[in-house]
Amino acid sequence: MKFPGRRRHKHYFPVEDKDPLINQLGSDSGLKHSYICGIDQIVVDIEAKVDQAFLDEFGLQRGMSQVIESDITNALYERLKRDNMIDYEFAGGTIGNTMHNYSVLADDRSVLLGVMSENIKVGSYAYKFLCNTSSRVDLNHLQPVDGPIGRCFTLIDDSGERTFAISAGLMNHLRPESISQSLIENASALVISAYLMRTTANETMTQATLQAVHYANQAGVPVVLTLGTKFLIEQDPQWWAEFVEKHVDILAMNEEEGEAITGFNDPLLAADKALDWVDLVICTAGPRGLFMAGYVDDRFKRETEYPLLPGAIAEFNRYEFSRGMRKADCKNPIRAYSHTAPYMGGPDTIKNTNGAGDCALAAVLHDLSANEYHKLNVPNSAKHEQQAITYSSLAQISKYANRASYEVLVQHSPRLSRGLPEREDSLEQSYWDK
Ligand SMILES: Nc1ncnc2c1ncn2[C@@H]1O[C@H](COP(=O)(O)OP(=O)(O)OP(=O)(O)O)[C@@H](O)[C@H]1O
Ligand SMILES: O=c1[nH]cnc2c1ncn2[C@@H]1O[C@H](CO)[C@@H](O)[C@H]1O
Repeated sequence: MKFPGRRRHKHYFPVEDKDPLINQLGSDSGLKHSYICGIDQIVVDIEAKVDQAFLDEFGLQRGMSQVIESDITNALYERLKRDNMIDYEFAGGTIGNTMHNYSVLADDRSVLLGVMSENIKVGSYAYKFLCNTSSRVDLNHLQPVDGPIGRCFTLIDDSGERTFAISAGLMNHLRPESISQSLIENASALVISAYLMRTTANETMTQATLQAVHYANQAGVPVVLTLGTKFLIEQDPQWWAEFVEKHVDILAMNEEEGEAITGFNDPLLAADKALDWVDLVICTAGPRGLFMAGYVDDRFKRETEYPLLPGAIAEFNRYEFSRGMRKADCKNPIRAYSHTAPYMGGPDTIKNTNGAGDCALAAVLHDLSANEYHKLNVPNSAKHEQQAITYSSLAQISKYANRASYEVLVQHSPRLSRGLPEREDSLEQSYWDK
């Protein structure tokens, strides 16, 4: 496990200290390991640049993720091939991307649950998925199926807006009995997306997901839900709000999804509303950066050293130096919020925004699992007198998440090809110092 974010202060994890006890944590031998577990519809992204006329030709709604039938799939694929329009074919899936990026950032194990074709030909989509996934992502628990995985046509227009057309294949055929109870119970977190609830009558993915959520809820393993797309939530916001309140501990969304589920278009107010239901909220806001909201017990709250920010909640970032806690673990829970602008104001040229949010979530998961890892290996550390769910403060985590998203914006794929540098150059360091 690499420790998260850029650490400049001693009170963070002193990985470079010569202390022999602490050094045990540097060498991996004899340490207990934690992992996170995610479920996804296993898909390969097929990316192409298109215009509105192209979307109209295939009856696709701009900006949506929609499932398409086989006749549309075939016509779409033929057309993309004929006109030589395919830019990239790369492993995708919102949770697949998140697990991959988590494993790259943390240099540690994650487990991906879903389906995989049992017979794989070199060069097939299943083959591509496996080749483009970090070796730190444990794929041994995938359920074999007799047929293809899914394909996600990722159609990008001039404004950078993405339209997803999903050809499902057998991606939704994960069965509840394929979910190992002990695997879920021993995970540091179970990560799911709203897409997993979009299934038809003979598809079992939704039941499998609910089974996993049930195991996690029973065992007190945090359930992390990412909302995927606003269109899915808008169909029944009430159902989603109830599901989140009953079963979810950590909610990740962008501002549009935040509005769909809470009714608030201000990301801070949306995050605040979601805090009625969950313990920790991450709300990404594109060029406006990222908001986080969480709970801290009054006696553990820490005041920010940054300027207090105006907003719909006055001076909302006052306690952003606090580590997040479960509300139920707080005697006197208070709400802490943080906002961080994009790393370096965002790159000069954005190559791709696809998956920037997934990568922010991967960084947050890294921080959560680092806390579990530290707790497992140094249980009597003063750090754990506070029963926190995060390793770092909300302010530090959101910087780290923005830093990780930046890396996706400057490359072509939603999946990181390498971890973050151990040391940033001097210009970048000012971001961490602020
Ligand atoms: N145009 C931009 N300029 C600067 N930073 C950006 C821009 N777009 C995204 N980012 C960075 O990426 C992070 C996540 O972006 P965004 O809110 O677009 O995620 P998202 O819509 O959930 O993405 P996805 O669903 O593709 O994963 C932001 O918090 C910000 O740090
Ligand atoms: O229905 C879906 N299920 C799973 N993943 C999806 C779906 N639609 C889009 N994406 C995934 O979202 C990622 C960017 O956030 C893309 O890589 C795409 O594969």
